[in-house]
Amino acid sequence: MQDQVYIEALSVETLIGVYDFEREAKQTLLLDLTLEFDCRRAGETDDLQFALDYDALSKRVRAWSLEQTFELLETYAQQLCELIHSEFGIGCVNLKINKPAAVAGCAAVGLHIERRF
Ligand SMILES: Nc1nc2c(c(=O)[nH]1)N=C([C@H](O)[C@@H](O)CO)CN2
Repeated sequence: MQDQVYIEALSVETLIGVYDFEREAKQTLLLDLTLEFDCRRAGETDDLQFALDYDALSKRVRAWSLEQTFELLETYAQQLCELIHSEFGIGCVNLKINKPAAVAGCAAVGLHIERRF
């Protein structure tokens, strides 16, 4: 198995949705991210510079999300995977997006994608 770094239920704010009321205010999305990353060098050296810094990545995802405006979760998901690949060098991004406020009468809806680069 490849090593993985993960972040669960990362709360981000973004302007997302197809309906008029969704174009007026940012909504919360909850992200589960699993990122393939070889952790051996970090484990051998105890040095953060050789690790995938999940704190830095979380901050970048939050800041990026604040700037975006998409209609579909699919577009948000695709663009986010491309960002994580291009800025953090991750070859495989597994992303689950939970949109808690989207549909009445259920806990959440969303999507789950994986992109290999
Ligand atoms: N597959 C998708 N279906 C829907 C989306 C979406 O992003 N992907 N979005 C909406 C609305 O924005 C919805 O979340 C508002 O309740 C509907 N279906």
